[in-house]
Amino acid sequence: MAKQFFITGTDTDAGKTFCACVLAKKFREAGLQVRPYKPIVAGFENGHNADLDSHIRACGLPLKPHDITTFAYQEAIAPHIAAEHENNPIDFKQLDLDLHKAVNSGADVVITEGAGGWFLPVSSTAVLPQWDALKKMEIIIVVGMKLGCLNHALMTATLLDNEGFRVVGFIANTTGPEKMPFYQENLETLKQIMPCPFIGEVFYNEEHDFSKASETIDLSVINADYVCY
Ligand SMILES: Nc1ncnc2c1ncn2[C@@H]1O[C@H](COP(=O)(O)OP(=O)(O)OP(=O)(O)O)[C@@H](O)[C@H]1O
Ligand SMILES: C[C@H](N)[C@H](N)CCCCCC(=O)O
Ligand SMILES: [Mg+2]
Repeated sequence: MAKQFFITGTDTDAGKTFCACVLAKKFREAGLQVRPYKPIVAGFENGHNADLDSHIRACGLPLKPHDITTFAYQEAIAPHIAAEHENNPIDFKQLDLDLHKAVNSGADVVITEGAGGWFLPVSSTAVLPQWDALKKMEIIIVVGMKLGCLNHALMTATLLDNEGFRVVGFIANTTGPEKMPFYQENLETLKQIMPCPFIGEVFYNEEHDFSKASETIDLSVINADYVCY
């Protein structure tokens, strides 16, 4: 059975997909097969969604976009609103079925990516963290390095800790060509205040190509089981 990671972030556009793809590349370089899963996705252009396309490229498996998602909405808006527009309500049981397929697909690692930040509404009364499956996943927080990220990162990590989720670390990701002012000081602050280990940095790649991005990700921080063999 695959080891399961869940990628959350400090916000939408923090770089969850980009960093998940960088992680997939690192796992594959270590000889592991990676299966991506994006349970809920919103925003298609000409039949394509960038997150799904990136995940498929990163894992190198012959998968189609709809093999790796369950609730796919056309409009790039909050998914629960799209769900209402498109009359296709999000249902955790459906997520369980598709996650189960991914976990039992023969892959060593399943990387599930959330949408938006941690508290993604999935209806007017529920949020994604109420999906029980998340309790079995090792959670990685992608911090989009910009002014305001300290609060968002600390809120996310503290909340998850308090709710009994297994946060295994955070990644510091730079999404734009300019590093935030006082980047190094902010990173040091994160290392000091976050209640979880630092996995590494992902730097901005001007081609927006995760396969060429430079990074300092240390898989041994999150991957202790696998380092053994
Ligand atoms: N390190 C990076 N270098 C270059 N581009 C990046 C980097 N990180 C993120 N980006 C770009 O920033 C945008 C947002 O990143 P990404 O799609 O990974 O965010 P996300 O957190 O997955 O958002 P969502 O909530 O929509 O899933 C994308 O265009 C992506 O290519
Ligand atoms: C469409 C977009 N790219 C994301 N996939 C969805 C972001 C949802 C954010 C919901 C919110 O917290 O306001
Ligand atoms: Mg994404």
